[in-house]
Amino acid sequence: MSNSRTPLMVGNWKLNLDHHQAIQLVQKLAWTLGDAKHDYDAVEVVVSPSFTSLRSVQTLVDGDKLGLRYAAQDISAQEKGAYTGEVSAAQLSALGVSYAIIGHSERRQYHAESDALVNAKILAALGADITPIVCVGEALEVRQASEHVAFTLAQVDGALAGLSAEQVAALVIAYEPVWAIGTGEVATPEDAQEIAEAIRARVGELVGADVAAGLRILYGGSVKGDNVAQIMAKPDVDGTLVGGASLVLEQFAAIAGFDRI
Ligand SMILES: O=C(CO)COP(=O)(O)O
Repeated sequence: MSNSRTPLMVGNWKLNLDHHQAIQLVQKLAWTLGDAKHDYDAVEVVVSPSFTSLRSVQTLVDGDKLGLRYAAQDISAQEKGAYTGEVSAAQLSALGVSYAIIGHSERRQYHAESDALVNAKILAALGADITPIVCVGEALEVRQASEHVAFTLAQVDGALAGLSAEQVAALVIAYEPVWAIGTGEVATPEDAQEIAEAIRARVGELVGADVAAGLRILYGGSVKGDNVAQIMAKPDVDGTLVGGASLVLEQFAAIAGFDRI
């Protein structure tokens, strides 16, 4: 990691844990990382619980002055009004949310989220000073057809359409190949690097080399304590977006402390 991009480790808890369990996991994670003398400025650590747990996590993080941050798993593109079930950027901001995961492949797949909607959600998050974690990545058929780079870059183009350099500088991109999510099939570090490098180059074309050089690009898909270091060793990979292993204390603590392994 010969760059100034602070590594970012994000635990996406998906549809798991109620707010009691969320409090427990955050407490234990904070204790474990505290024992390991984790430097949160050196490696940022973020958990992303369900909406129903965010208030509890906020109370804990604020009350105990914890170094970890928390993210929403989604955000509404709408500001307010008759949008039943939606949660707005302003509401999340009021809960001290630092990041929002946007355009996760599960939302694209099960909720038909388009690049245009992802783009609108990014703008909503940025408007409330919430950092978007914009997810892109190809399905297995696309990779098998060797179209993974073009496919993923088209998602980047769609997500970032119309954004200024300043706006792009304020977000994070996560490359999550769909075939590696929850399958135990981790992309090789070379696969992750190939796409991360291509994303950085495309962002450079879109908004300039300076913004591209500072952009944090995460890899997600079956990241565990025992493969994180190899992935993080790649020059264009600046962090990980972790599903299953983020629910297991020892695993996520090891991922957060990848540089101590
Ligand atoms: O989708 C993911 C994180 O957003 C990855 O999930 P897994 O780590 O369970 O493969």
